[in-house]
Amino acid sequence: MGKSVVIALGGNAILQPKQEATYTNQLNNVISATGHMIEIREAGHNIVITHGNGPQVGNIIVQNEAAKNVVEPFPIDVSNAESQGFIGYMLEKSLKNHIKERGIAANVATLLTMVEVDKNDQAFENPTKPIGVFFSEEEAKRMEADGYTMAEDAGRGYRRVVPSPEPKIIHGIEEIRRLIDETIVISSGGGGIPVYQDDKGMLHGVEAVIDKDRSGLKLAQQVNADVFMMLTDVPNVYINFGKENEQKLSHVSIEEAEQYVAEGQFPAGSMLPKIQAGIEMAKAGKEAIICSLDQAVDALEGKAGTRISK
Ligand SMILES: Nc1ncnc2c1ncn2[C@@H]1O[C@H](COP(=O)(O)OP(=O)(O)O)[C@@H](O)[C@H]1O
Ligand SMILES: NC(=O)OP(=O)(O)O
Repeated sequence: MGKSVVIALGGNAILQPKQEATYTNQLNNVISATGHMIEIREAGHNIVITHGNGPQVGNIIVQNEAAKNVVEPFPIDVSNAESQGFIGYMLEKSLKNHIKERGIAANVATLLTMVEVDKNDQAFENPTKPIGVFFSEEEAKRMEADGYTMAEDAGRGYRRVVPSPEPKIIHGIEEIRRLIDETIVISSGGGGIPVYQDDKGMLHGVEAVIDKDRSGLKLAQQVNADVFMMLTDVPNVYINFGKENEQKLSHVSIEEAEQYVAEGQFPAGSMLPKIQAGIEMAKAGKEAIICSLDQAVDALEGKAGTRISK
């Protein structure tokens, strides 16, 4: 009997920081990533897929702003929905093509997913989620003067940051649970379209980008996954990342992970939410894996990546 695996594909794995933001580059990365996901499925594991959207939602916002004299820009919740649509389309199309080529039996369904947040979440006062492309310090200063909130992102340059509230409720979770034995479900993309419920139970969109590692953890918990696998653009988690004494981590216990978090080894908005999600999985007796998309199969077999477990 295989494992039940929730796979989160990072937005920075779909569009790597050094790549030009073309559709073709993103599609090629998705074709490659989905090939590895299908190998995991062929090895007998049950997979549920989610994905990030940081670079993509940022670029949609830039497109909106560039055309603002012609079409009024849409709010960020709508840009999240657009990114879920186009990334879900790339994933579903690529998965179906791999399935056809390999002659295996599997269905795929992409669900547009709203995720509820608390409209009074402190995150609205303190934007931390990096989106879009990277800028130099000088460019970031100019953008700050134009009213944008900018932050340094893990030594890679400066990016725009937006609020990232905690995911509370995944809409459609019952339907996801019903589908996953038969179908590869793609859900909660970009952390989910952020909405809140008012006093009368009415849903409204909010201007935020939910962290997909936090939503992915919730998804993994709610479908009772054995493994939460976060595919990103680095092969491992490191301590002293980017420094001369950088050290690769292969297995991390709960205690070690908590110690590294306390030391400030992981920045908010990139590696910290992955590690925090990993700690939660490990505390529930499950495991989390952080690795690059081309090493997903090896990582599941314990031969690559960073594993967090008891
Ligand atoms: N300690 C660390 N070990 C590995 N990567 C780290 C660490 N700290 C920060 N990072 C950064 O985290 C990035 C992955 O997080 P993120 O950009 O949010 O990816 P994704 O969009 O794929 O989820 C890496 O590209 C790396 O630059
Ligand atoms: N929404 C989100 O967390 O996207 P990334 O994984 O691309 O940062």
